[in-house]
Amino acid sequence: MELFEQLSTRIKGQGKVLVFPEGEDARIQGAAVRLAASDLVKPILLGDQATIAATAAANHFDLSGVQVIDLTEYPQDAFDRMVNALVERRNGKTDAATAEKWLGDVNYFGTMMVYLGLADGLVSGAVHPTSDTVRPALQIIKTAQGSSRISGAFIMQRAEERYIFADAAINIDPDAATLAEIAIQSAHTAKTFGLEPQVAMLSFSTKGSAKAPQANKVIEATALAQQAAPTLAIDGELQFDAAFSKTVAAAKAPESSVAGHANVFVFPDLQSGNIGYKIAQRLGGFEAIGPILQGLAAPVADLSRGANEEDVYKVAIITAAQALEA
Ligand SMILES: CC(C)(COP(=O)(O)OP(=O)(O)OC[C@H]1O[C@@H](n2cnc3c(N)ncnc32)[C@H](O)[C@@H]1OP(=O)(O)O)[C@@H](O)C(=O)NCCC(=O)NCCS
Ligand SMILES: CC(=O)OP(=O)(O)O
Repeated sequence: MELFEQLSTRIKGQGKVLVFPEGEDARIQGAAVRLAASDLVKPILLGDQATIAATAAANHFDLSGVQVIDLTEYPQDAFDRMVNALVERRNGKTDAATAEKWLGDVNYFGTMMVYLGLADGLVSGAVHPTSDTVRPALQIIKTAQGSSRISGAFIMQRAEERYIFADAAINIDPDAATLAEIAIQSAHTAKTFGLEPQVAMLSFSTKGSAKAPQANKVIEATALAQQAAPTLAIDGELQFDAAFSKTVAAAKAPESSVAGHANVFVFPDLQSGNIGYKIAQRLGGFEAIGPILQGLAAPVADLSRGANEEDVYKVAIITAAQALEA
């Protein structure tokens, strides 16, 4: 069975509630209507009631199975409770005035809904940049037990091929320890989505072919990841061709157990990760599903602003599946 059929079967009828802060957007509405109609998710759209209704009418969407929350009409006592809960959660870092201001923003409001258990997960980022989507989750939901950082992975799919690319979304210049954590998180993500992980720690160097601090960081990260997760197949440093192609692996890294058949690609920094996934998507014809945020205590998905309705639909299915596992 294809990945999304499997995930859809898993979440169907489970009543997982997802909040979509960008409820005024037609791509979000189209996906929400489909998710509700097929009983995969109970969607909540945030936004201005009139704008949401106008967008739905213009696109002939029937929003009858979808809950809409207009922040300006949210009951004052419930809003005040949310402000207090946010101040308490921030533990001295955020005062009531700031919390009140934050909660006027749909991403903060939606994130608090997840934190308070009013929703099981959040899907945003079709309109907002990653920083605005993710920051509330970092500040409020925070990392899961056992994780010190979050990171962002993509499932890259083309026909029967499926790979994980990470970190393509969050950590701008990770140090070796962070890179090791990203590798382990990505291996777990691969398992969740049906892959037996073979993790390649990518570089411009293969097994010492280049000498540079950037390559040394990847060598150190590989050692740390192998130490922390000795049962996982993780190797580096590898160039992409050595990680991917059996022929090149035989020439460049004949001793490596991962080279030549890697399916989880860990990029050394965000420049390479974000550029790399977009090249595979736009030139290579891969569908890029994500970024899936790894290491958060509750599921939050940050879409690309280039996402279409189908991307929103699929990312929501993944987020609901993560919520089911949580
Ligand atoms: C993710 C990102 C927004 C966080 O940046 P930031 O808000 O400036 O981060 P700050 O250092 O101010 O930290 C804010 C909070 O998030 C936490 N945080 C930041 N990065 C984190 C990470 N990777 N994992 C876990 N927590 C993190 C901090 O600990 C802090 O928590 P606190 O307020 O409770 O103390 C930033 O790293 C970023 O912009 N990354 C690139 C995103 C991007 O543009 N990607 C490309 C498109 S997908
Ligand atoms: C993941 C990503 O690159 O997001 P955006 O395209 O919105 O910057």
